Amino acid sequence: MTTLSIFNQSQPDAAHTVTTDPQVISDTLASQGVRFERWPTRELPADASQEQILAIYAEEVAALKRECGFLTADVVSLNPDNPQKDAFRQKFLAEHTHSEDEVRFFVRGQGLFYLHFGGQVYALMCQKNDLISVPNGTHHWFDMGPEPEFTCIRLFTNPDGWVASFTGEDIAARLPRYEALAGVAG
Ligand SMILES: CSCCC(=O)/C(O)=C/O
Ligand SMILES: [Fe+2]
Ligand code: NI
Repeated sequence: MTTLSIFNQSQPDAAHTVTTDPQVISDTLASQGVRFERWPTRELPADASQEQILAIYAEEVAALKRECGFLTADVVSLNPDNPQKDAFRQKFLAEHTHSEDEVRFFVRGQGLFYLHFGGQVYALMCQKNDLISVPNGTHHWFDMGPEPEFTCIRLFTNPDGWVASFTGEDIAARLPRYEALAGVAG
């Protein structure tokens, strides 16, 4: 179940608010300029390539490009048997920003986004069907967990794709990781 846990950055051990209500999640995040929506998904072949996935979701990708000005899209897909899963997990674990809006559409599995602003950290355990935006310049990080299982479509205005600027803050190390919050999400 999609779950939003909100932490005060000065008390990072325990969330002060937890909700699984999609409308509350959407309203809470919208008040911070973050888009959260639930979009329909389709069946994917187990061994679908990036090209096949982008073809299956061509309509959605085209709509997001039209609406938001994105130029390119790619797919990140991880399974627990990936020999590089630890390196992939590490890649997104430190707080960073992008100089463009980050839009991610989960078409399989789950993953945990942390958004950091206003002295709070919003930890959103995203599930299949979830579309989330992380506005340009927002401090954030992502935890796919030790046994990653997800497929996510990513949209970019930067033709180079994923480019991150790391903040150097240690906030990500002070928040509970995926293992702790996956239990909360159920
Ligand atoms: C969920 S897709 C991989 C993570 C990613 O692209 C990103 O920018 C995380 O902050
Ligand atoms: Fe990011
Ligand atoms: Ni920060």
